[in-house]
Amino acid sequence: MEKVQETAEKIRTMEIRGAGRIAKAAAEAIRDYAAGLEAASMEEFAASIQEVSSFLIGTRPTAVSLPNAVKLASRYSSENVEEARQEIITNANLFIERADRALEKIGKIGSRRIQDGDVIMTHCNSHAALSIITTAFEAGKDISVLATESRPRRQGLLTIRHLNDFSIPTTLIVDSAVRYYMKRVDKVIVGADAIAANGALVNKIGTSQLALAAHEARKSFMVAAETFKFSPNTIVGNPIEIEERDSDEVVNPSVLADLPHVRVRNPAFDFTPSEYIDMIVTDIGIIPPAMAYTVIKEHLGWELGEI
Ligand SMILES: O=P(O)(O)OC[C@H]1O[C@H](OP(=O)(O)O)[C@H](O)[C@@H]1O
Repeated sequence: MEKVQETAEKIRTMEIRGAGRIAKAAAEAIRDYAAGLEAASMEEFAASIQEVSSFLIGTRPTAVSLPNAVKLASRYSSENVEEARQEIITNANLFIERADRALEKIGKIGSRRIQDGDVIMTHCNSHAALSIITTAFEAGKDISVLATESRPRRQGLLTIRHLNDFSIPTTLIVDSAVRYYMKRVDKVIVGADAIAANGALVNKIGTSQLALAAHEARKSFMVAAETFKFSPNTIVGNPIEIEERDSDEVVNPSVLADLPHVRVRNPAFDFTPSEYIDMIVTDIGIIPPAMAYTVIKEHLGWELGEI
């Protein structure tokens, strides 16, 4: 349980972050926990796995990749402790391999949409979006990137470092410069924390501003998302919860000490309606947002359970 707690803490504090990375870390935590779990009975085994699953899922509420990963990794059908343990180890490893392969596939598929000379705008730090950009560059396409700072956590700094490592010409801009620069952009590529059954995107706060500005300027808006970023719960009407993080991330508490009438809000994500999304690049191909329901039902193979 100690290792699970360590992983949970790293996810909570964002030492491990990015919807895909969170998912993989959770699958690894479940796998290692199951491998070392001492249980006298199947009931005990099931209760412990259930407890650890809920604990990990509770670390961050928005990225649906987290509950999807935990559910896929912790599946078992056997009523025997040893067999169930092996099933979990196998399923978790399968999930981790699938997640790695998905990033590669998204990179390959999405890079075919990138043309020589393209100026690409990206937001925050998405490994899926970066997979498309770096794959296109490595294929010899002459591209450049405009990367937003992504306040308050400034994950844009991770993005510019990554792009610099690939020698991709990159310009860092503040979030409020997005519309100002949009006329120079050919394509916007962002990642996803969750995609709802109606094709709406949930991603880092500010994403919807990029989408609006791209729509206004008639620029293409692409989302890079593994199929495990689609939200089964939204089919049965459950909304996606937007995580609100500590105000300390926005402003030093000392600034607020003598401002009793001021409060700070810090939502970590926002919604981009499907009509602003041109395509979603997934590991099973490029789809329009209207196909989100089909991905959840047919590809993710999700049971609807109790309605
Ligand atoms: O899975 P990948 O593509 O890496 O990232 C997907 C999304 O996860 C991140 O959330 P956070 O920084 O963990 O809050 C960003 O919103 C990013 O676009």
